[in-house]
Amino acid sequence: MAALTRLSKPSFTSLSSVSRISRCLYSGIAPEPSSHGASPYSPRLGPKPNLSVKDPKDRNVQWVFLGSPGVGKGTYASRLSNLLGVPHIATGDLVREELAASGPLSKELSEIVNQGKLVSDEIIISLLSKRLEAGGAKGELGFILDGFPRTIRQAEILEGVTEIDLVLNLKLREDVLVEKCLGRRMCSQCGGNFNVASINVKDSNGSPPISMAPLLPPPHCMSKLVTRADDTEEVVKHRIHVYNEKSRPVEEFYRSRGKLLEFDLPGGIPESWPKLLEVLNLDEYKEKQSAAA
Ligand SMILES: Nc1ncnc2c1ncn2[C@@H]1O[C@H](COP(=O)(O)OP(=O)(O)O)[C@@H](O)[C@H]1O
Repeated sequence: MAALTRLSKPSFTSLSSVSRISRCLYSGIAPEPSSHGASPYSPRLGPKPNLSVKDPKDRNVQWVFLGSPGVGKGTYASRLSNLLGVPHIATGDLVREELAASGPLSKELSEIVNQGKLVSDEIIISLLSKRLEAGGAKGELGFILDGFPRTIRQAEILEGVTEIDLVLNLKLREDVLVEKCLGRRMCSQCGGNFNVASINVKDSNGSPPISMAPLLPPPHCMSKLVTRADDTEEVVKHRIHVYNEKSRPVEEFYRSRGKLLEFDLPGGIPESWPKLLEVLNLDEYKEKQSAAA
């Protein structure tokens, strides 16, 4: 548990405090890049939020997942959220929920998302704030954020209001990312996520060969599978380009703060999940949990 203990250190701030990011954003004041190790709060953000510091025993993880579209952030963030008992909050899901609700933002959002562009920081922060506030009201502690922050500005705002313990950067070769996105399917009834792509690529340009078996749905989901509107080849390639341009710098933001843990996926879930638990020092945690069950 060494890594987990190391990562679970001080200054926990409550989930609801994160929702103050909207106030910071709407105040129109860009947070100063904070000096590493110093208090992440910048006086330029206005009055310091009244952050409630939790007793370490009440503390739960505050992790961020980074990685290109199709890398598997959702899959592994969701598994870890079940294992650790923290909410998995994917901003892409919040955007899709907003789209499905056909509210006032839907038309604007669908145009942006279907072109593979990023939603504005204002909209994404507002959706995330609402989600965090609702979770805070239910007593949620900790989080695994997936798909946020995606820009340096989002990272600075998050850093201005709460402490992130660990940023997990999932990595996979680009040709595989495209294939994986094109193979993604969701069951329109149960919401389960699957992948029909069977990946088997040789080594090329220094990248090792990689195989990933499809993650097929059970027979009763087969006829209800849908594909995301933004998972077409053209849009996926554009999303990867946008990731490289806007989100890649976020990796360096956290690397320079000593929070980035790089993880090269060695294959599909059966190969990658145990290795991921091992690098997170969670293999023991998983064994204890299954023994108690
Ligand atoms: N943090 C964010 N900032 C801006 N736009 C976002 C953010 N998170 C999600 N989105 C929007 O939602 C879309 C889907 O996000 P997501 O499900 O995370 O997809 P991906 O497979 O590209 O990682 C993105 O292409 C973008 O338009």
